[in-house]
Amino acid sequence: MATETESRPAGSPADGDDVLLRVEGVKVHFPIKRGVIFDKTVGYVYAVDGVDLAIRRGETYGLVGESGCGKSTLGRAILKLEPPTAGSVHFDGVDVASLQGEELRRKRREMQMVFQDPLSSLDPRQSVESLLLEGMKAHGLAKDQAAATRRLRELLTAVGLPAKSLSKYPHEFSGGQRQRIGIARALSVDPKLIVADEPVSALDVSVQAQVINLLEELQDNFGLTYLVVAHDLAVVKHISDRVGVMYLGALVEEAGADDLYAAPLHPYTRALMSAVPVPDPVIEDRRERILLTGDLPSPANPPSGCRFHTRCPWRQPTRCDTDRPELRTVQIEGIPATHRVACHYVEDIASGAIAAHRVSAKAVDPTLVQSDPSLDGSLIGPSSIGEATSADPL
Ligand SMILES: Nc1ncnc2c1ncn2[C@@H]1O[C@H](COP(=O)(O)OP(=O)(O)OP(=O)(O)O)[C@@H](O)[C@H]1O
Repeated sequence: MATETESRPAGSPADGDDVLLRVEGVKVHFPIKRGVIFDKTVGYVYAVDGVDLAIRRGETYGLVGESGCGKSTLGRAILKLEPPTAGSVHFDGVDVASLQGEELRRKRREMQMVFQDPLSSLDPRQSVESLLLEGMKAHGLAKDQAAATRRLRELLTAVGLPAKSLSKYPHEFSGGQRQRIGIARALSVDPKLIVADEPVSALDVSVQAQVINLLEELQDNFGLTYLVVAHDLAVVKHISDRVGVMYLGALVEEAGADDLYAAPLHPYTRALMSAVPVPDPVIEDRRERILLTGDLPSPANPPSGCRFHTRCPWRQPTRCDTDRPELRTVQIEGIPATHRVACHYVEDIASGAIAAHRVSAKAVDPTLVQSDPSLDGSLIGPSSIGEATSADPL
């Protein structure tokens, strides 16, 4: 995680960087089955549909996007809990897909997951001691009883719980404490990578910061690398060195956290950020909001071309409807070359050469998002980066 005193590179890893995780072209398509015995595949849910990303050792990568965009599925595919339909995942130089049986089990020890809801991920019939020992035993890390007991106490201290917690059961703890147990369980097998799937979204706001701070502290103490999946932009901003924004199974923007929040460039990211309320009522009144029309399309029937074109206020005829844009480095003055965006027209949108279409706040049919003067609309998106930054509420 980036701190003010220590800053890590904001861009994608370059040759020679110490990359712990490299994901290339990963797709996860779930078959939709029909028939009396569900024997016919009638289509697919394109949950993850071509994701490339790389995470350096010790880095925190935040993955953000609306519910259903495929964040969790991507996290699970990285750990091979969900076998990818296509693409590759290299962890510490090893192709995870090539691993089977014992080899896969040993590699899995190094990649652990922290879940959103600690109560449902912790067996209520097991004491904390038993929960923490389970993984250690499975990986042969609890053969020496005295050393294992010592390790359990160290783990509890590391996550800020008293040693007497060992004999207690999950229901005896608060939500924040239970998440600490979930984190201790992930740590118990000495992982290198932790995939944290919405690690604080089930917690009270007052407790969220404590758990986020704990994750940061543990990263420094144990040299961990994080992939943090979250829909909360503020959480992701706080914790991440770099951020990837997902929409309908693919990354639409990726940049260093500070760069992304200072100048969100993809129309979807701009809309997401403009939707976050600002505590200052004066700024809140004045700032521009980009309202998206239409619902999130179904990942079982994603739009052609740019997946976002059905909701995009800057949609241009034909190309956006037919050509899928690649995640590419943008050519905009003042924007670092490490900032990547999947939009054909990002430069023109940033310069104001293409203005946002006027759309009615009532327009729900995404095909209505056109430059139609008869649509007397209340919303216009910002037409330059300067304006967009005024919408940075975080
Ligand atoms: N096992 C599965 N079988 C079929 N479809 C699935 C399965 N798991 C997830 N999906 C679908 O894949 C899409 C992506 O789901 P995923 O949970 O990865 O999204 P998400 O961005 O993590 O959302 P959330 O924040 O709500 O968990 C959704 O449409 C979901 O319904």
